[in-house]
Amino acid sequence: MPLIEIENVRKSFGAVEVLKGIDLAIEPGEVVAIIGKSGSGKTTLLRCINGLEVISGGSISVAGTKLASDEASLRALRLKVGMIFQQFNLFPHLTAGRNVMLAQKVVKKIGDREAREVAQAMLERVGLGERFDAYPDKLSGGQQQRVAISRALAMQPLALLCDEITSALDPELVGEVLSVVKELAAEGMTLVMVTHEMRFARDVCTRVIFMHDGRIHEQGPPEQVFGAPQTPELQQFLGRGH
Ligand SMILES: Nc1ncnc2c1ncn2[C@@H]1O[C@H](COP(=O)(O)OP(=O)(O)OP(=O)(O)O)[C@@H](O)[C@H]1O
Repeated sequence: MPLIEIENVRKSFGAVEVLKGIDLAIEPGEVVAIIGKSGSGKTTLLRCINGLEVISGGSISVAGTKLASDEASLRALRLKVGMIFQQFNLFPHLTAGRNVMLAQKVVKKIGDREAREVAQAMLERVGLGERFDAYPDKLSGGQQQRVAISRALAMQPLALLCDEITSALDPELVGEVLSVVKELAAEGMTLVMVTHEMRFARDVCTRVIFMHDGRIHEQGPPEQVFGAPQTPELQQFLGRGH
């Protein structure tokens, strides 16, 4: 059974249809890159999977449960699917460790001691075990994004959605974040990433999805998508259409 099953999903903002019928099944352990031009609907698709946007049509199921829009279902969904954003969204007045503890305490309602143990373990997993007590402004952008990743992991999600998670970073800090993601992929985490890092998509992802004008225009294993793009739109996107 697919972990994430998307059937004929449509999403409109007012009169503008941004997703025009998306069908996509993602199996456990897949590492999926979503690529495409600005405005093609990549972020909107991720936000729909996480219930941050209410879909206008079609259906989305995660681990066999159909996504509904009531608060209880959304809470259950967000326990299963973590999301990491371009901006790290850490609370500046909380230490790295406290940032990782907070969601566990609020959403999972677990006690301080257990949350602290999990937070420590998750920070270690992203190479920041020594920085539990550091405040975000004492951490580099790459470190802050790694804290955000460990915060998502602390919820023990079945899948992680990543929305351009290296786009706000200085170039020299991109590698440390991508190597954490690469390790997660190697450990079998299901990942769906909107990314402009084509080399990463080629080297790490198991499937690449090219979105164009609100539709999945072309998809396949990276060697096919990058090595033998079929449609003029993808060829042009990859810089071969001229
Ligand atoms: N909340 C919103 N209200 C109205 N329009 C929106 C909203 N969110 C997104 N859109 C529009 O939907 C379209 C698709 O946006 P989306 O962010 O999904 O594209 P994208 O492929 O992720 O682009 P980018 O690479 O620039 O992030 C755009 O035209 C955008 O302006």
